[in-house]
Amino acid sequence: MATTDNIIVGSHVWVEDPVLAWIDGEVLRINGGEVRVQATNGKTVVANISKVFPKDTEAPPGGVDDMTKLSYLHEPGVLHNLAARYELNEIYTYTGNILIAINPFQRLPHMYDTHMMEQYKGAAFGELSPHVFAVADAAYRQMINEGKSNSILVSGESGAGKTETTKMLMRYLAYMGGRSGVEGRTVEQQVLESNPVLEAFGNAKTVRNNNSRCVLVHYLGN
Ligand SMILES: Nc1ncnc2c1ncn2[C@@H]1O[C@H](COP(=O)(O)OP(=O)(O)OP(=O)(O)O)[C@@H](O)[C@H]1O
Repeated sequence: MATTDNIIVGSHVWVEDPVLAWIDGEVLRINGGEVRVQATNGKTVVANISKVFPKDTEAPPGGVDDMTKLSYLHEPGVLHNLAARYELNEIYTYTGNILIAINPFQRLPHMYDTHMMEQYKGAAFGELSPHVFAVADAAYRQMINEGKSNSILVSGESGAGKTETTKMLMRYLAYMGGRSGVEGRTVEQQVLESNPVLEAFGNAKTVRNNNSRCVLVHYLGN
């Protein structure tokens, strides 16, 4: 819902656009429930005030790494922040302790190498840039500290990147769990090779779809 109280003539706002989803602009006039907006792309748009959202003019151009830092947590604010980060190849963003991943549609090997895993090992959650390894590390640490099994839910539309994300979670957990090899293969390799079997049986149903992934972090005692 838009906070209509914040919208006055001269306000910087977001307004819906049939092609770009949201465009930003400045309020020229308010007439009853209708707002006329001069968009920065040159268009003049008239919209119902309930569909016009205030824009945070002080947000950093590169976005924020945790959406709880945004002044307005509405749809255009969230999408704009994710888009600004994606432009800079920052595919991960937190919303509190939830990680949002945007599919990069390109290989980013430097993001997932051993050096990166070492960086996130034991680092306090939120201390480093948002990353899937930070989530895996938090789940792993909690399992060790509380002596209880844990789980990580990976949810999203088809093609969003659930399988890739789950693979990275498993890679990190296998890396943390031990490196002793059997028949020349490391635990990490063996766990990743089991992924197709887990995919066949391990998908989790959520209210969003039937095809979420759940990574279980089992506590097997000391
Ligand atoms: N983190 C990533 N790094 C590089 N490529 C990625 C990443 N995430 C997704 N992709 C690319 O997007 C494609 C689709 O992702 P993925 O198979 O993980 O989607 P999915 O959510 O599991 O889809 P479905 O629900 O249909 O199985 C991958 O094959 C890969 O090319």
